[in-house]
Amino acid sequence: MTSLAPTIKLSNGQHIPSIGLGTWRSRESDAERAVKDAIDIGYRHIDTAFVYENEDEVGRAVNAKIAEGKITRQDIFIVTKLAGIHHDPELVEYACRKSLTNLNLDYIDLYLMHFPVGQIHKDDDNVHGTLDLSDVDYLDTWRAMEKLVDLGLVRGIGLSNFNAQQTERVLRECRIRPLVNQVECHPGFNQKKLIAFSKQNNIVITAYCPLARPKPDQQWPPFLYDAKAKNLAKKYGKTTAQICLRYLLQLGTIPIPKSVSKSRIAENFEIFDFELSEDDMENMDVYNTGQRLIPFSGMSHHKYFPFNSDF
Ligand SMILES: NC(=O)C1=CN([C@@H]2O[C@H](COP(=O)(O)OP(=O)(O)OC[C@H]3O[C@@H](n4cnc5c(N)ncnc54)[C@H](OP(=O)(O)O)[C@@H]3O)[C@@H](O)[C@H]2O)C=CC1
Ligand SMILES: O=C1CO[C@H](CO)[C@@H](O)[C@@H]1O
Repeated sequence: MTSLAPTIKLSNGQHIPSIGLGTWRSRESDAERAVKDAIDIGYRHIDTAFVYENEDEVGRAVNAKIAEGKITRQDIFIVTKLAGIHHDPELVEYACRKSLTNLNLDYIDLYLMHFPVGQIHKDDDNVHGTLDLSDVDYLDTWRAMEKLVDLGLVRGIGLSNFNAQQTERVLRECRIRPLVNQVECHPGFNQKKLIAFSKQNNIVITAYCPLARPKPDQQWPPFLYDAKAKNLAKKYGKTTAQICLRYLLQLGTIPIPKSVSKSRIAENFEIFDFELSEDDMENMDVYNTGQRLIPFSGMSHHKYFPFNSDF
């Protein structure tokens, strides 16, 4: 029997598994194989995005596991994201249907606005857009996303890379509440203020770059490679990556580590059989530098750029 991760109840009653598989830069056969391996290991939450250009591989893997009888559609929680180039309210339903076609699914569990700043739409092949930014108000985009719930194309909607002020503005104006905010979060950038704010507002934080995109050749980040981290890992009989992911879980977030290696996908899932003590949570807090890995600095002049405020 495959053992599964605990789930967290979202404000609309949906249950989201407390760890997901990230897929940014997982391409073609690697992405498909990684998602299949993850499902075999027990993952029931997969994170993709239109701009990752791998929705079709993710969908192929999920549908293969459904056909095999390993899972049913209801067992798995699929997250994908509206691209910046599709923020124009006129394009939102089109973009969502395009993601559904790519995934070969008839609904998405959670559809996130990838970033509060939109980009000019030229064509869909230009998935990353350019730094030609649009001035579409993310509230207008949000209202178009609400209609996707009405149409049954998505079960829930959420945000990504929103700051607290922007989130408050959505909460004030929305008809359908955002369920999660997916943001950069790891011991080096632990987001405690945004986590507290989100908790008060019944929004769950999904932690992206939970391992801070490690560079083993440079023994970086310190919370995976320094002597203190290694000693902590030894104390719990775990790896430093497992300590890091467990820390994020105990902060109340849902980590979505990316891997295409079956052994690391399995390693990252083995975080539900131990608990870090309060002292060791504090030992991990020390790694917080407040430095983002992904500052999206090319957009920093835009009026909806989210990272000019404290949180
Ligand atoms: N909403 C947004 O704007 C963003 C969302 N994301 C989402 O978050 C996910 C995770 O973030 P990501 O940027 O991928 O970074 P991660 O912090 O998940 O790091 C991924 C890297 O870590 C390696 N790795 C995985 N597990 C281990 C392990 N146990 N020990 C050592 N190395 C390991 C992987 O290599 P290998 O594959 O070889 O194992 C890969 O190189 C993304 O894939 C994406 O789904 C990410 C960025 C922005
Ligand atoms: O989700 C994402 C993965 O990371 C990229 C940056 O490296 C982002 O552009 C993108 O939003």
